[in-house]
This record gives sequence, structure tokens and C-alpha cells, in this order.
Amino acid sequence: MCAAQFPNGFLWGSATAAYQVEGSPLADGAGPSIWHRFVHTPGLVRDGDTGDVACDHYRRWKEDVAIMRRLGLQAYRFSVSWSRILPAGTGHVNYAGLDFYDRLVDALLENGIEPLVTLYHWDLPAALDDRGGWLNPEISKWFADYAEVMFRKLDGRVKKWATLNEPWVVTDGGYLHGALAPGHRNRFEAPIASHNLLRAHGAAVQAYRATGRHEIGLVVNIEPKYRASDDPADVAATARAEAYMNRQYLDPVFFGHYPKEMVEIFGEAWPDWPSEDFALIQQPIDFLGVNYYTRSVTRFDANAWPLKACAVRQKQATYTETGWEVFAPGLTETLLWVKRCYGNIPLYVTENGSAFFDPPTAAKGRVEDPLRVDYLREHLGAVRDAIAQGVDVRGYMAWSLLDNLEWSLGYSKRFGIVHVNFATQQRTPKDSAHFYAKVIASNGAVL
Ligand SMILES: CO[C@H](O)c1c[n+]2c([nH]1)[C@H](O)[C@@H](O)[C@H](O)[C@H]2CO
Repeated sequence: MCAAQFPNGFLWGSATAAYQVEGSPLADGAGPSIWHRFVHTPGLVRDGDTGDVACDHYRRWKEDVAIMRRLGLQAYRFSVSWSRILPAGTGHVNYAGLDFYDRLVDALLENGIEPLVTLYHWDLPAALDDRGGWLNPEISKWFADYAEVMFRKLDGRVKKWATLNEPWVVTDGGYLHGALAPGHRNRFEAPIASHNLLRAHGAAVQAYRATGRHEIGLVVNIEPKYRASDDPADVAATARAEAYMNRQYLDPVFFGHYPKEMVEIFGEAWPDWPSEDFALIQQPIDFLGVNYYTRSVTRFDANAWPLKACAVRQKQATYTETGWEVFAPGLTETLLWVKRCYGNIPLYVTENGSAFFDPPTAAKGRVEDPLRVDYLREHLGAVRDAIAQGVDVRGYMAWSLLDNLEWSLGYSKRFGIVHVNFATQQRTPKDSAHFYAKVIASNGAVL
């Protein structure tokens, strides 16, 4: 029997997000986003870091496309900054902003690199936040109108669209715990923001079906929950955690209802949703993007709000700089779980990667990152194992192409396979990039 392998046509790429790499947030008529506001609010981002320059990708995009070409990337997943396109979030279109993405897409295609475009990767126009943002039910129309501008401009050259990146993180970070923009801590707001994110997703998919000729999907983060013991309290806590992080978005999209645990988790803060909303949310999608980083061994914790569950640190495990256990089998399990629970919808691993401290360059022009090479090798093996067990995985996007702004953690955590010297903006492919290039060239055979 031949060794398990990746199918012909498997799409090998990498991923970034607008606010994390572009810089120049207000250039050429762009409006501010909630992240521009958040980073310029003292005390919210480590070391006072901002995305004002980031990786200067807004100006160095040609150089970055050339790096992708040299690495042999077949795809590049990036996000569009809504407030570059519609500075006020609705109304006037800023054509200079559109032109940036128009040129980027053409350059990618000229270099044989397929663009995968995420419409929303957390950087809501500040002007819409002033109108309630994700708490305002009108945002489903605002988002669909913005999406239509992008579809009209790029559809055809862009053949894979994702509406949202990780609605769970947007909600949990931005509205429940407050660590991310817009920094709210309100258990009554969180369900409303989350529900409106899903409504907006549905409205954008509906808009795409009217004019789009290719594929559109949703990107979710999935963190498999392993119970710490068979104690009923731990079993129940694990079920709550799985519902809250992993099923809260997939159940409505695929089944038209929320997991029953949501009422238990949010109590009086969980509204009765209008049934017509689920018809909007449940628009059929063409693929699902899965972002996987780690697992969580979960136990009951009476003090953990609002889940009453927490993760248990694993003694023998390796942990990344972001405190995440390295656990590659969890990626296989996650891909199998999606197939088992939601059917064999085409899947892309739209993010997978690790933050490790990169030692000073051993030799000029070289950045050794052995832990990231190991992480990449183990997790690509996990994808191959899922494919061998019948999961329709069609691509893998390494997070991230470049070291970049890790949101509230600033530039303190490096996920890139390409090192960025933020003082000089010099890019240096790390050993992990050179390893990934060999994986791509052999379609995974070198693993
Ligand atoms: C909770 O982990 C999430 O799956 C997740 C991890 N990550 C993400 N989501 C975001 O999509 C990226 O913008 C982050 O830079 C990246 C690394 O933190």
C-alpha cells in the first residue's frame, strides 16, 4: 500500500491578515478601523505597539509576492481592510483602496499564486462601531454591501472567498473578555455580536449567490476539547467548552440552531432568537476553513466565567510562546470531527502555525527555527492522516507568511515562516520556510 499522501492539486499556501501586516492604515483615503483606535488607546497593546507600519506590506507587497514565488507557494490567504474600501463602512467607495487589492491579486495570479480572500479579519471600520458595530442588526446589510463591492471588483480572479475569520475570537475577545478590539466586557453584548456576525455571514453568502461564480465559505477556529477526567463535572465542562468554542458557529450554519449548552452558559444573557435569522445564517457554503493551533484538556472550574471550565496544563508537552500545547493529533481529530458531525464538506486548513522565539541569526541571512520546523512537520503529517481517513482536505495555509502584529501581544510573538526585522523591514526566510518549500515542491512526499 503506498504511503498516505496528499492528493494531486492539494493547495499549499500561507496566510496573513490586513491589520497585522499592511501598515499605512489611513493611506490613500482609508478610514480608521477599530484596531487603529484600539492600538492607539494607551495600555491596551503590549509595549504600545501599533499597526501603523507593521510589515509595511501596503508598500512592500511586490517584494512579498516575490518571496512567495521563491518559496513556491501556490496560494496566499489574505484579508481585505473594510475601511480601505469603505472609509465610513458604508456609502462612498474609496477606489484607491480597491486598487491596492486589485494590484495585489493581479500580481499573485501573474506569479501562479491563487488568492484566497477573507472579507473580515477583525478590523471593523471605526465609523460602524460608532453606529453599534456588531451590536447593530443593520450590520448584516452593511457587510453584504461591502462584500458586493469586493465581489464585483475581484470575483473571477478570486475564486475562493471567506466571509469571516473566526467569529468566536471576534466575540469572545472583543465583546466578552475585552482583550481585543473593540474591548467590551459584557456578557449581554457577546451573544448579540456573535449572532449578528453569523447573520452578516449569511447575508454575504446570499449576496454572492446572486452574482458570484466561484466558491465562498466561512473560517472558524476549532480547538478540540479533551476531558481531564471522567468526573461528571469535567465531562459537562468539556461539553460546554466544545459547544461554546467549536459548535456555536458550525451548528447554526449547518443545522440552523445553536447548541443547547449556550443557554446554560449565558443564562439570562442568551436571547430568544427570531427563527427567520437561521434561514439567513444557514446559507449553504462551498467550503469550511479550519484554523487549528492547539487542543484543550478541559476540567470543571467553578470560578471560570462564564464557561465554568478551564484548560489543564499537560506536564510532558511542549508549549509555544503563546502558551498553546503542541498537539498535532488534535488536528487529525478536528478534521475527522468536522466530517463526522457536519458531513464531508471540502475543508481547508486556513491557519496553522506556532510562535517560538527565533534565536539570533546563526549566520547572516539565516534564521534557525527548529521548533517551528518540527511543529510544521508534525501538523502536516496530521493533515495527511486525516486525508488518509477520508476527510476532504483540499489545502493548507501556514500561519503566517511574515512575522507580524499579534494583536494585543504586539510584535512580541513571531508566527512567521519569514522573519521580519521591524527596524529595517528586511525579510529573511526562516529554516521553516525552506522546509515548507521542499514540502510544497514534493506535494508532501518529503514528510
Ligand atoms: C485562538 O487561536 C486562534 O485559532 C487563532 C490564532 N490566530 C488567529 N486565530 C488569528 O486568525 C490570527 O490573526 C492570529 O495571528 C493567529 C495567531 O494567534
